[in-house]
Amino acid sequence: MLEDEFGREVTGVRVSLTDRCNFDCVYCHNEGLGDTRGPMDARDHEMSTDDVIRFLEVVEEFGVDSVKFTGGEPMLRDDIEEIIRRTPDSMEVSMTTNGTFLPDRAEDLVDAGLERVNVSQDALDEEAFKHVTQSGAYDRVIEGVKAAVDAGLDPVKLNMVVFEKTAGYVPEMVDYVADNDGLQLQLIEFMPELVGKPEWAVDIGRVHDWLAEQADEIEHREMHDRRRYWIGGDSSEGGMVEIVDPVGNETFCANCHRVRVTHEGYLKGCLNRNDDLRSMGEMTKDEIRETFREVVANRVPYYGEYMVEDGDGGWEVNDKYIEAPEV
Ligand SMILES: Nc1nc2c(ncn2[C@@H]2O[C@H](COP(=O)(O)OP(=O)(O)OP(=O)(O)O)[C@@H](O)[C@H]2O)c(=O)[nH]1
Ligand SMILES: C[S@@+](CC[C@H](N)C(=O)[O-])C[C@H]1O[C@@H](n2cnc3c(N)ncnc32)[C@H](O)[C@@H]1O
Ligand code: SF4
Ligand code: SF4
Repeated sequence: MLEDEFGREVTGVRVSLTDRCNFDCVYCHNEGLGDTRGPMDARDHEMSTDDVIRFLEVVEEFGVDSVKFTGGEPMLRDDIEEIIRRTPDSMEVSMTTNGTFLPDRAEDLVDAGLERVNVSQDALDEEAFKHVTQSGAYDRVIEGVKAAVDAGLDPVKLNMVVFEKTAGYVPEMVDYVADNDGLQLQLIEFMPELVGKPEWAVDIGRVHDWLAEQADEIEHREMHDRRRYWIGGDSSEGGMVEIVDPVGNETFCANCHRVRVTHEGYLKGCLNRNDDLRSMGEMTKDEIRETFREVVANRVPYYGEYMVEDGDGGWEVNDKYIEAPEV
């Protein structure tokens, strides 16, 4: 297993399969890669099915045992079922999706080997959902979540970004997962670093406090040292709510064990960094091995080394990571 300079073993990879998306969420960081808008058709610069599989076979050699497929919207790839089917058996496979394509394809995904899924759902209110995602597909997403549960994906986690426009919907989302078997909730702190709008942020500490008051059980997940709250019963029967709170959180980064891959086949050591993108070239196994070693060796202990607060609540790139202009 590869370990970075700060003692973090790399155990997982997150593969962005496309930067295309059928939604246009107002907050979208697109896994650190900018805008998702644009044509919906498959595009040449995306990694091919074979490239993705070759990459996974190489990182398996290094002991990586889990892969998350994400995007953009990963289900816009027609080959997602094939990719999952050909993923090395030793890896736990999950996917993060906006859910709109699950009604027709959840069973195929399970047949292909998908074990669990995260579906983004920011509210139980159609109007609020429409406003945040800039899409009218609320019914499809609700249907998609049901299809995922019915197909046997376990757990189905709902991803809710907590910010000014959604914070009021947190209590009913918590009740919803507590009342529905098979569902869990991830409350994701709004990350303004790459998208701006620091004024949208809400104090995630207050959400922790509110959950702690009513939780029957609280546990710490090793990954990112995230806290999990069990509501309406203990861990054997209650609903699980996890808080994902990376903003300005050194402990979160100190427990970060994964490396990212962009849809174009670049390795990326941190969601919030774009100065360290490394091409895997023609994606031969040797090139992949070498680039993977380099990107792990180049990781920062905490993204705040790279992005610093600008004094107005926003974030900017630390001067030392901005290359001096050539003279
Ligand atoms: N800064 C940062 N944010 C992360 C990281 N992992 C997850 N997040 C945030 O949480 C969002 C949802 O993550 P998901 O891809 O659904 O899954 P996850 O929570 O990482 O993983 P699982 O719970 O294992 O499924 C991401 O898009 C980010 O906004 C991370 O390593 N760093
Ligand atoms: C970029 S999307 C890609 C996968 C898929 N399209 C989806 O929405 O689930 C992955 C996750 O990132 C979250 N996300 C996007 N922008 C964010 C931001 N600025 N802060 C926090 N989470 C964000 C989304 O809510 C979603 O759960
Ligand atoms: S559905 Fe996912 S990728 Fe698409 S805009 Fe929303 S958060 Fe971004
Ligand atoms: S180092 Fe920190 S900000 Fe970067 S990907 Fe890991 S947890 Fe996220």
